[in-house]
Amino acid sequence: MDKVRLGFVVAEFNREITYMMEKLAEEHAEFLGAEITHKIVVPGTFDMPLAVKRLLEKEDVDAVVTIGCVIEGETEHDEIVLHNAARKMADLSLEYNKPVTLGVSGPGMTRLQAEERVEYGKRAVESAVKMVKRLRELERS
Ligand SMILES: Nc1c(NC[C@H](O)[C@H](O)[C@H](O)CO)[nH]c(=O)[nH]c1=O
Ligand SMILES: CC(=O)[C@@H](O)COP(=O)(O)O
Repeated sequence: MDKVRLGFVVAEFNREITYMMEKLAEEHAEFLGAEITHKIVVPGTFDMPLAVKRLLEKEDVDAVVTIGCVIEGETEHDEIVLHNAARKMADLSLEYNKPVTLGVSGPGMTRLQAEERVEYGKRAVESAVKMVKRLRELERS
């Protein structure tokens, strides 16, 4: 069976945390036998949708994994950042008929809570691989 080919979109905002998330996600992709064919680092989670779209357009991308960390500040800006990005990325998944999985932690999250959730990226890889394989099975049925 063909390898699952993943595109990664990684936010560099809170890089000390997203770096750990990214490495755990990469390790899990290797463990599952998936291939990361493309990776793009974006400034922050709100900037992800356009990068997700460009990866979805590529022939050698079966699914896109997003990795980021949205930590609360003094305002509700974190809600704006994540809610809008997440909604748009879910829309893009339907538009391109390919899985886009959410490995972005938050909102309403403290830095300590973010550090406790560095496996969100790994979880997004797990979901992406399962979705690609199960959709392939559905196509064959
Ligand atoms: N506060 C966080 C952000 N904010 C930045 C935005 O994502 C974006 O880069 C900016 O609005 C320019 O378009 N991003 C995160 O990923 N995490 C945060 O905690
Ligand atoms: C989620 C963020 O962009 C965060 O840095 C916003 O902080 P603040 O709510 O204090 O402006």
